Amino acid sequence: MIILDGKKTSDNIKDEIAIAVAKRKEAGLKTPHLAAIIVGTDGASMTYVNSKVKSCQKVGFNSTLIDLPEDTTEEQLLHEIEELNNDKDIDGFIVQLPLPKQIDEQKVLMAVDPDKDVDGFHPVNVGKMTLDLPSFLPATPYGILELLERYEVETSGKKVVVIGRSHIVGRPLSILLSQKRKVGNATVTLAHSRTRDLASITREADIVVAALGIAEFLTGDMVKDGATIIDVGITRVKDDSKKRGYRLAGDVDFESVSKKASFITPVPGGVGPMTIAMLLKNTLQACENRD
Ligand SMILES: Nc1nc(=O)c2c([nH]1)NC[C@@H]1CN(c3ccc(C(=O)N[C@@H](CCC(=O)O)C(=O)O)cc3)C=[N+]21
Repeated sequence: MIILDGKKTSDNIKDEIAIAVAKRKEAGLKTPHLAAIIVGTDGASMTYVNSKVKSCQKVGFNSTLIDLPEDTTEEQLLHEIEELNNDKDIDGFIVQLPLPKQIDEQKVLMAVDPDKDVDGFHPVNVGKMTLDLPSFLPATPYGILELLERYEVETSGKKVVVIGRSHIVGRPLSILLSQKRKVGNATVTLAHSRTRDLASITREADIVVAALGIAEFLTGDMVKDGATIIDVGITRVKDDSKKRGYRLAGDVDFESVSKKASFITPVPGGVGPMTIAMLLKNTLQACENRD
């Protein structure tokens, strides 16, 4: 059993990005600048946004964090987005999800300039991705492709089962893995909450991606021997023995699944860090696109 080490791989990618940024600076080119808008102070969201800012520092990007109160109106948020769209120094930005209920998420995502949409959530980028055109790939699916590539996990002709049809992970990943691309050419099944007899489907899979958001959902009896397992889940589970008062649980029951898997991502240290690395990669790309 081989651990797909997302922490180590993301560090390698960040090193590569840092070198590219240093070269840009030597050549007198612009320093990439990533901004993030966060509305409210949800604990988990704060953690991710803070680690994005830290990662920017690490690779030599400039970063801006726009922290808006929980009661921000949709109109105010759209105004902030417009400012970032028009700011010549900002190469890319993200609006951290989820948003408070008074704000229409779709409306917000559509307000982001597609050329600065380093999350790849704008319909223009989703459309381009779907049509195999160059676009910003959403960071989590992109990170999973990168991890599979760097560990040389074969996807071509393989049976992949993605569990979860979210717009930011399951749906785009199922599209990407089915495409004619280096990490792709798979036969993809997209399973979801209405899927019947899921275990009989996952047991046939060479690769299972658990992205449904239920802690320790996928168990050893649901996978075949030698399967590759990608765990996208990250749930805070109350645990008083930990100093933070919680532990992080994936969507995979690591204990039972790792006994059967040939490759498996851990939580933490798997897909999460890859997501951040690929967001940086998209931001570097956005910056290069404007040279
Ligand atoms: N517009 C937008 N874009 C996103 O990409 C986005 C978002 N909204 N909303 C929330 C989700 C979640 N997400 C994570 C990023 C990194 C880790 C990560 O690095 N996790 C560490 C552990 C971090 C911890 O200690 O909590 C790990 O898995 O090792 C996790 C989750 C990005 N998201």
